[in-house]
Amino acid sequence: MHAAVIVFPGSNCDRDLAVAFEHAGAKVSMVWHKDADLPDGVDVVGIPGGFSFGDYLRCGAIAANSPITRSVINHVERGGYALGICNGFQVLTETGLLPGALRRNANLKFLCKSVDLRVEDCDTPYLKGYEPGQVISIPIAHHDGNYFVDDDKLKQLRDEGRIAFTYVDNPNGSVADIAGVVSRNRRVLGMMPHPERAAEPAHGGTDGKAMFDGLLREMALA
Ligand SMILES: NC(=O)CC[C@H](N)C(=O)O
Repeated sequence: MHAAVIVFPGSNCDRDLAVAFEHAGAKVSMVWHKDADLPDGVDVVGIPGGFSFGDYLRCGAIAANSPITRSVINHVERGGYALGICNGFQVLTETGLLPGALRRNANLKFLCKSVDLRVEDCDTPYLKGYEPGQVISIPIAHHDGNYFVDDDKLKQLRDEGRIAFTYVDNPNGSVADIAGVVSRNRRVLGMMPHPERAAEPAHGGTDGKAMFDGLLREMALA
């Protein structure tokens, strides 16, 4: 399995994400945002957390127009996998690959702490390492994590079973406590919490590891 991790100016979780993929068994290529093409044979694209382009305009809005983003969209349209974490989730909503938008946290503060997430009953390769209803502890670190979708889109996400994670105790005002959603074909996941920061004992928690292990296993079987 081959993972590509995209690096934007201001990415700061790119290497953490690469290590999480590597520990799950993937070969990883780091790809600078100005490259036009993904390396040949990429199975999954990781869009990491951080503050791409200083979060100017809106978080993820400038990154969504980087040269590499066209290739990421093509990869997804061909049925490829993509995982966007935090700033990566913001980029995915800005490209339109995932619905909704991430707004300023309800309390207007930057939040940096571990939170409990409920794994929803969502059929996606990203969640095969968990049980539906399982509660896991994963760190958040964002100022724009307040997920918004309108009522029609929320109903659609619910009807299609596309809510992957919810907050047990909503920290940021997200609609319906949503912490992560998947695309219609279930192969694109965007989430604000950082599973790559809870993937080995030295991190102080390992609840994120099952996501990478489960994903790589499922991709190998697909
Ligand atoms: N950790 C991150 O990716 C931060 C995301 C984003 N720039 C925010 O603060 O909302």
